[in-house]
Amino acid sequence: MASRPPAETQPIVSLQGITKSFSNATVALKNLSLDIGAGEFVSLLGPSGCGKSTALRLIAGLSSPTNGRIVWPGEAPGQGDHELGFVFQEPTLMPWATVFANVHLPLRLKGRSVAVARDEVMDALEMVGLAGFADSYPRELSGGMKMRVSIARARVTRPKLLLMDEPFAALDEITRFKLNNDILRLWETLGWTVIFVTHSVFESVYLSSRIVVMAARPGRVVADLAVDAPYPRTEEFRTSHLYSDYCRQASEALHATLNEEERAE
Ligand SMILES: Nc1ncnc2c1ncn2[C@@H]1O[C@H](COP(=O)(O)OP(=O)(O)OP(=O)(O)O)[C@@H](O)[C@H]1O
Repeated sequence: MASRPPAETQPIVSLQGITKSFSNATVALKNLSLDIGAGEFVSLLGPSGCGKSTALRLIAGLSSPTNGRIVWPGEAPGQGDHELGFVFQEPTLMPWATVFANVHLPLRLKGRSVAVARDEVMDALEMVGLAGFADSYPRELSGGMKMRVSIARARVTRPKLLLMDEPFAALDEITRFKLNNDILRLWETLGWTVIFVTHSVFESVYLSSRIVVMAARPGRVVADLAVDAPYPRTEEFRTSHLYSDYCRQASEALHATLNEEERAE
């Protein structure tokens, strides 16, 4: 497997020797070091329980490492105001509020009224193709549309870094492929950095510029694979030899971790 060369640019975030243990003695992550370069689309790929969500939660500041540190090199020390967006597996929309109000929420929490924020909210909805549904309620939308609202809500604060925790896992395959293309288009247009958690080898290869393969018990990185296939990626890429080559490489790395686990049991 090709190893990814060190990032040439300063990382947007650097995880340095991170260990995370829980009070029940589970070691969710052990000595994890990972630099995420600005503009990368990085997938964290691994079996259930390898600490993918824990890593995202630590980066988001929703939990603290037991050991090690998370550094944001582009920021002045102590600034602590790294703007990031988080998209979860469930769209987590407020059912009683319109699509507009759901997307407005992060700006409202920053004290921006509807009048001030209207253009930004509509812009975010436009980007996900839902400008015509601003006055609809979540119950009136399909699963894919709800997820697009969730992406618009993450986008509305214009974060540099987008964290996505298995966002498309609950969707049917056609919708999932469509959202894969939507998220790539947004990533390419907006210059985002994305960290994307998935169980799917196929999804990780289609989307990523880099795949970090993780193993469980304890959670750790076992392979770091650069996916040197050009963007924009299209359905043609899904059926190419290059795509199947990368799928095979990622799959082998993943299965090596599973075999190791079986031997340990
Ligand atoms: N709050 C917690 N308390 C105790 N153990 C936890 C807690 N959160 C996670 N864990 C454990 O830490 C390990 C890593 O969990 P995590 O959710 O990060 O894995 P994951 O790779 O995202 O799994 P999945 O793909 O199933 O979502 C698991 O063994 C999990 O049971």
